Amino acid sequence: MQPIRTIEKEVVVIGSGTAGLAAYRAAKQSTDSVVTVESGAYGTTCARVGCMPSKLLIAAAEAAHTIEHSNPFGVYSKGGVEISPEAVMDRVKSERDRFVGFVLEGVDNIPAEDKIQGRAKFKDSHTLSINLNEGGQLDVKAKRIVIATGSRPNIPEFFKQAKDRLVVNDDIFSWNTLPKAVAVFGPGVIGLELGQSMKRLGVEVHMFGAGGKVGPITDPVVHEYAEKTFAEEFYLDPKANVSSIQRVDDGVEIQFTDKQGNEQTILVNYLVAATGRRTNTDNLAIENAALDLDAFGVPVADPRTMQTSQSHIFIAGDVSNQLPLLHEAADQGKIAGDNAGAYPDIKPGLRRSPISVVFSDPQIMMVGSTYQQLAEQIKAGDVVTGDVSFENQGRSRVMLKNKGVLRIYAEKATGQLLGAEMIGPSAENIAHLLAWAHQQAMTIDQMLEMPFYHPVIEEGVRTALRDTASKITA
Ligand SMILES: Cc1cc2nc3c(=O)[nH]c(=O)nc-3n(C[C@H](O)[C@H](O)[C@H](O)COP(=O)(O)OP(=O)(O)OC[C@H]3O[C@@H](n4cnc5c(N)ncnc54)[C@H](O)[C@@H]3O)c2cc1C
Ligand SMILES: NC(=O)c1ccc[n+]([C@@H]2O[C@H](COP(=O)([O-])OP(=O)(O)OC[C@H]3O[C@@H](n4cnc5c(N)ncnc54)[C@H](O)[C@@H]3O)[C@@H](O)[C@H]2O)c1
Repeated sequence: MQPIRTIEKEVVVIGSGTAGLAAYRAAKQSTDSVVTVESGAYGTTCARVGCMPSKLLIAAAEAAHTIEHSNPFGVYSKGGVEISPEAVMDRVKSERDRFVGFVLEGVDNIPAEDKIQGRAKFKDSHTLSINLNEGGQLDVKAKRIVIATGSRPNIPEFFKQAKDRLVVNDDIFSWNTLPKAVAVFGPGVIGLELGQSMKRLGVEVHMFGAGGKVGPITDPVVHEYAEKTFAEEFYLDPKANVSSIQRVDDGVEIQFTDKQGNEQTILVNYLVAATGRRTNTDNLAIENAALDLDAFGVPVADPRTMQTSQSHIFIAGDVSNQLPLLHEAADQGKIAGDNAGAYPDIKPGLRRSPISVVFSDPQIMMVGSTYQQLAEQIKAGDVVTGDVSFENQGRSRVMLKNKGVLRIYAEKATGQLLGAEMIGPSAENIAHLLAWAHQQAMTIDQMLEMPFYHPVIEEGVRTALRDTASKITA
């Protein structure tokens, strides 16, 4: 047996996704001795199978939906809409490849000696053993380590009955066409975005949840609105009772009790699992790093510095299980990389106000503290809520986008904006307005001093702010 080659580095970054690449670049500012380890394909989850292809599919669905719903404006498309699933998937993939190309250009610019392609595992808290993709093994002794290994779909055992017809987001974005019918399990962020866009592109969609939740929403008023709205468009049971999943000749047969209590059997081409993601910590022999882990086996880390219980090990991105979003992965990667590079000179990095958007229609957004986080204070009257319905909001009605509700949370004693949840028009833009105000620690009165044009959807935000203000002074 050949002896295992060992190299020594100041910093090793495991994973070359968004967080890992940001960590690499940041650490390089302090030391030249940085190496990245990547076991899979370069290009990042976001560009290859995440944010970008999902938004491309949604864009195609929106185009179809707009044409199909133009009649109320007196604009008719004679003969209806013709959707070419092949052309839809062609654009999704070619534009996706363009985005991936930009990431790959960045990776190409990293010197070859800084890149190892292989799967890393901890041998001890300073040593990584790498199974090289080209074959063989390499040990890397590192003074500091950044774990940035991302996450992957979590698939319940039960779904495996669908055998080769069980798919996740990665598979959908490699399709050349669209199927006739799918069952989407998980009405969370991925399920809503992919399920609704497939529906609008002509796929029959049944969506099944467990536990009752729709999207990431925690506010009961917004939640009820969302459930009702999506259920008008496709079969949605957030608390489904599915008794059997079976791979049959033509696809997958699913038996369930519907919301009226009737037994139903459907035949679909694919079962789409969108039931959350699990961190890639289980493939790292993490126990050898002697880190403090939480109940999910994820290293506990300080969100300001991304430092774990081993002072020389940092973590960033989805694998940290803090906020599995793209901009957070980039921020956390920079913080972890800065600190791994400058170690032992550890500094807290920039943390921004929480913001998240679901690109469904209507869109969903959340900013700052959630309703759930504030529930006790709301109950005690220390936090007030103000709201607006978009059903009669001027600009929303003009555009026939008049569906939705916004709820704002503010501290009664100070009037400070604490958070908001919404389903409705232009939620992606309203989320930014509110998140910027939140990060500036603005009060509701200060926000009302800001300009509002006419007629715009933001006038609805003003209505909700006024409602909140009236409860602060009450
Ligand atoms: C369908 C979908 C849609 C999404 N849409 C959005 C959106 O619209 N907006 C948004 O903000 N977020 C979105 N996200 C979330 C976003 O994509 C992630 O938060 C982000 O990509 C995480 O980046 P990361 O660097 O942590 O992980 P990744 O980009 O997954 O990088 C981790 C890397 O580590 C590698 N790796 C794993 N284990 C090892 C090992 N042992 N050794 C070496 N390498 C290893 C992997 O191969 C991978 O390349 C979406 C996600 C999905 C799935
Ligand atoms: N627009 C965006 O920013 C965006 C888009 C997609 C994904 N993401 C990120 O990816 C993460 C993962 O997304 P996700 O949708 O997989 O997770 P999620 O946690 O948002 O949703 C998972 C859903 O699956 C349900 N579920 C769990 N077990 C189930 C079962 N056995 N049967 C049926 N339903 C079940 C849950 O109740 C939940 O509703 C998100 O939390 C988000 O951070 C973000």
